[in-house]
Amino acid sequence: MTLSQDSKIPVTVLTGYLGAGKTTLLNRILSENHGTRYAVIVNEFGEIGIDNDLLVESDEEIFEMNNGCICCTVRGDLIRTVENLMKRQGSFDAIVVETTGVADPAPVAQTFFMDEDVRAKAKLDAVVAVVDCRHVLQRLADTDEAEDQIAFADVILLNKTDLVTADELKAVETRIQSINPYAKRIRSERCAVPLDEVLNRGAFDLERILSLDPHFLEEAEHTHECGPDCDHDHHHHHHDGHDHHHDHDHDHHHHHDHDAPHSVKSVSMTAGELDPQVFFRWIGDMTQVNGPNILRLKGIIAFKDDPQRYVVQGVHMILEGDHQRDWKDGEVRNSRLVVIGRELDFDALEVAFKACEA
Ligand SMILES: Nc1nc2c(ncn2[C@@H]2O[C@H](COP(=O)(O)OP(=O)(O)OP(=O)(O)O)[C@@H](O)[C@H]2O)c(=O)[nH]1
Repeated sequence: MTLSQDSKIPVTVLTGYLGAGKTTLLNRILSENHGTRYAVIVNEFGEIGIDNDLLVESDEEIFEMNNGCICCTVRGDLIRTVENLMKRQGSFDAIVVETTGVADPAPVAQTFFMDEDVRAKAKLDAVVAVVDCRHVLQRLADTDEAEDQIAFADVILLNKTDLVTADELKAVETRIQSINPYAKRIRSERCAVPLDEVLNRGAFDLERILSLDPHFLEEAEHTHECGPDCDHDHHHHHHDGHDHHHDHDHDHHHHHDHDAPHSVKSVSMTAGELDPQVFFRWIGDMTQVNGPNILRLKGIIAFKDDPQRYVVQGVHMILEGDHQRDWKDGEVRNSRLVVIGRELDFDALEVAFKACEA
């Protein structure tokens, strides 16, 4: 892959609703032999940090930001992370920022225009949205973020084509085209696409974004960093719900209203070593019953007497699991599970998860 002559570091912002396939794409970027060294910035939703553990081990550098909601807290963090990266110029050629699945990509993209120091050294190359073809129409019906992500994208990966029929795929394509006719659309299964169709595209189209959001370049209110003691005009994000308001919303296209009935909550659970039979029965039944309300589930499980870590993942009723790698010497053999969803009885989930202990 050839990098642009421009000395600014290209930045790819990876978006996509929960479980669409962002990590799958990142793992391709990290493991394929393309001659470009990527620094990867991942944003975690669950507070016990599973995402980083699901990335392949590689020589690339991975920076984790654990602050939940990108809308309020991440900007300052992202600026600092990028600035720190820039001090080590020469050790990588490009940056990929993975955004958390429920975030509006606008504030992340804005970082690369609003902050002088960042703007001097890095340039936004493209916003890439990964779409779960199986669930996207449902997501568009019940959330604003899914639409924002698609509207904002320069490249859209229509992923999970294996889970839909040809007619369903057509319907998805038509809907996505109606939201964003400008983006390049690529169909994929497990994000298997030639990476040079996704990376280093020089595709970010500021004119188009300004037509979507005339205030994209002027939102001074967004440049602040909201800490825990933030006294600005919106509530701080508590990890237990997306219930903050953006009162500075004026006629900003990306309207936020994370309040009920759509409020997304997450729970991060830990337990000791589990009994595989009990666990598989529970998780199978639980996802059958709660599937419609489970946006995302991820876990790293220690089964009793099993030398390998087991990774379990779900989106609604679709559940996948596999051994990942051996537990390392000295690694704590515990089980972690993050569930993100709506209207779930999180206390009952925690009790049931604990009850799977061997
Ligand atoms: N059947 C099928 N499953 C896929 C495909 N792509 C990804 N998956 C699975 O979908 C689940 C979610 O994929 P991830 O790459 O972790 O999704 P993500 O967007 O990073 O998820 P979050 O970071 O939680 O938002 C995993 O179990 C993947 O193995 C695909 O094309 N087909």
